Amino acid sequence: MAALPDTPAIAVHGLVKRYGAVTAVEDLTFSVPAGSTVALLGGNGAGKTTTLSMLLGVLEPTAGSIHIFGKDMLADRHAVLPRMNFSSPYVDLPGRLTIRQNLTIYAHLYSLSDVRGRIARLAEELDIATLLDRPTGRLSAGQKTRVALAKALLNDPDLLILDEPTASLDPDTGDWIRTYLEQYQARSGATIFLASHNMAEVERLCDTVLMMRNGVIRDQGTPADLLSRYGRESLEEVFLDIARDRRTAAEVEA
Ligand SMILES: Nc1ncnc2c1ncn2[C@@H]1O[C@H](COP(=O)(O)OP(=O)(O)OP(=O)(O)O)[C@@H](O)[C@H]1O
Repeated sequence: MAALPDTPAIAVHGLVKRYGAVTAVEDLTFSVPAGSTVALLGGNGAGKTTTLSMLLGVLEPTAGSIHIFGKDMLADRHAVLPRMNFSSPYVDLPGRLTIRQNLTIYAHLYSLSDVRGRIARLAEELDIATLLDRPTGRLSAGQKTRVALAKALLNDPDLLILDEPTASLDPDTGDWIRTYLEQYQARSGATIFLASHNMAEVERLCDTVLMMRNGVIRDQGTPADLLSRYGRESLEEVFLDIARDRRTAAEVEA
């Protein structure tokens, strides 16, 4: 049965992940409306990658539930995986294969028709057409990011999960990727859920920000809400307030 129009893209309830004695994620509850762009922010070790890995079904939660477009990810992930994709600078595609070979393998995994046409269109859009026959292991960071994004968009996902989409990119390439993502979201209506350390990126792209610390969501809201709640001019200052456990402007006045 198709999901209802107001079914959230992601609904997480009471999510916990423990690695032995380490609690990486503790009782997370949040939801991401379909068609929105939402950021998960937090310092190193806050639990972002662990959360993304559970959303993608590659890491089993210790407790809690995850629904993607209304489907139970833990019980029925094969029903939703075809509608999702992800990109991370920390997950490399096989380096000895050419970009074309890698993209072709992934296109077949998603049972796409017209694989050549799809790869050609994405290669054009992402400016990697001249690189397609190069080994994937011999690319610059910017080229690698564009290739990873092409892989992530092969199946035209309704939910795109991005781990630090512009990590280690120069400002010009980072801006190119952000513009591409903005335009992609506007034309496809896809939901984008991203983890980032780049506050300017989050202010520009995201409708809502989830601020995570020590495995817990400490605060959330639109970038404008958070700025006003903490009485700050930039999201970076809000991030530092939350990372250092400072109080909101209202709490300071009380
Ligand atoms: N496989 C693992 N075994 C044990 N502990 C782990 C494992 N993976 C992550 N952790 C721990 O879980 C916590 C959250 O880690 P996670 O990688 O999710 O954080 P993060 O927010 O993505 O950090 P960063 O911004 O540095 O990538 C950390 O304390 C980390 O040391």
